[in-house]
Amino acid sequence: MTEESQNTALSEDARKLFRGDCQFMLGVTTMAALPPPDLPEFAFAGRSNVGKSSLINRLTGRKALARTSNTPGRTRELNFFDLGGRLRLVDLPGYGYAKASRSAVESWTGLTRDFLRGRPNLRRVHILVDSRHGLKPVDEETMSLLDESAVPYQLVLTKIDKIKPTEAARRIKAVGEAIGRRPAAHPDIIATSSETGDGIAALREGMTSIAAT
Ligand SMILES: Nc1nc2c(ncn2[C@@H]2O[C@H](COP(=O)(O)OP(=O)(O)OP(=O)(O)O)[C@@H](O)[C@H]2O)c(=O)[nH]1
Ligand SMILES: [Mg+2]
Repeated sequence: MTEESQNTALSEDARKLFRGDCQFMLGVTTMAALPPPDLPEFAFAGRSNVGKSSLINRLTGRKALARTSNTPGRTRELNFFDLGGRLRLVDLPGYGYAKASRSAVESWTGLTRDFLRGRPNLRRVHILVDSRHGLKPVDEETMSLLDESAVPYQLVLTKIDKIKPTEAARRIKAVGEAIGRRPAAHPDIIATSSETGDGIAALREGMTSIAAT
């Protein structure tokens, strides 16, 4: 599946929205600094280096809207991106990054958890998982937090270009089994590549249709 695979009214709307007016709004380090909860928000969570910022860039067709890096722990704030005044994307700091100082890690983790649990306009969290590595215990912890808070989430495999199709199919099956009994998990898993554009149209369409309701 390539990026612009379909031509339905929804895919057209989604493409226009994501490729249209899009700007970095602000980066926050405390709950008090969050923007007013006046637009639907879609967050991108996952371990450090999994490809959160790269996916946001690919979704919006911008090369460097969100800062990406080979060094894990690049994103240290909650970064908000406004799409046409219709919705916001939220790039979260990665979890499971050991090289930062402990207090820094705790404050990012605390802020991220508070945001994930208590943001009323958060419509869906995308939990990104590197398709080469699969689910890790920290991902399971995040899913449990969201299940307990009844915040809907969807699993997104990243860097699918790095593995063979047979391996990808196995990975999708394994993740599907792991989320089977989780109440807040969306049953569909999206396999993506920020390099090739695989899965990008499907992700855009999911957010666009939720934001419209
Ligand atoms: N081949 C390939 N590389 C990718 C893909 N997505 C991201 N990368 C690479 O993975 C590295 C990390 O990407 P980022 O987008 O910065 O990851 P992140 O999850 O935002 O990382 P933190 O902000 O540190 O948590 C970069 O070197 C990217 O170029 C992908 O789909 N395919
Ligand atoms: Mg990042």
